[in-house]
Amino acid sequence: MKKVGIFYGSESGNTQEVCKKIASELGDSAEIFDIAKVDKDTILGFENLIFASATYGSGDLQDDWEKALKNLNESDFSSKVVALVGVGDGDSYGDTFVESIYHLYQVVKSAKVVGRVSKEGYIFEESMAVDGEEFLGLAIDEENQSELTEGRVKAWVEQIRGEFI
Ligand SMILES: Cc1cc2nc3c(=O)[nH]c(=O)nc-3n(C[C@H](O)[C@H](O)[C@H](O)COP(=O)(O)O)c2cc1C
Repeated sequence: MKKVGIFYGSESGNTQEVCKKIASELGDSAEIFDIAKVDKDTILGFENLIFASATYGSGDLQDDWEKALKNLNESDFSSKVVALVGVGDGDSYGDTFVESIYHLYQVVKSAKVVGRVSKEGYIFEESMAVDGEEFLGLAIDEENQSELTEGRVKAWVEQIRGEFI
């Protein structure tokens, strides 16, 4: 398997911590970057990508991702495998839960997007990040279900590992 580039946008550290866990599960094949500190060429240099963003505003991306996407919007992801992670709060923001995943998906949908997760077990009302019975990526709720994060990360990494190039 080629290297996996993990790119995160995080305001108060939760998404960063989740990505560190993902990187540690993936082992030597993973490299982790703060999206605020990388350029487009670094991102597009990877064939295997994990994009992770906290959710802010009303179902929006974390600010650094908003800025990064201005450069990435026209990019061709069709040769890439991409997995998405959204971090949010399903209690206080139950009608826009982890919608960061939805916005990332819009940018990379020409890629082979992997790592959908069943919505079962999450506490929320609605989310544009859900398609059918599944989130379009890994949803994490550190505010209300932090005790489930480690298990969710482990199961998800096992699920996506074999999908990478
Ligand atoms: C002003 C504000 C707006 C938020 N909006 C949403 C939202 O729309 N949907 C959601 O799921 N979480 C929302 N959240 C919750 C954060 O995504 C959550 O606290 C997350 O763990 C923060 O991750 P970070 O530490 O990586 O920045 C919001 C939090 C704040 C403070």
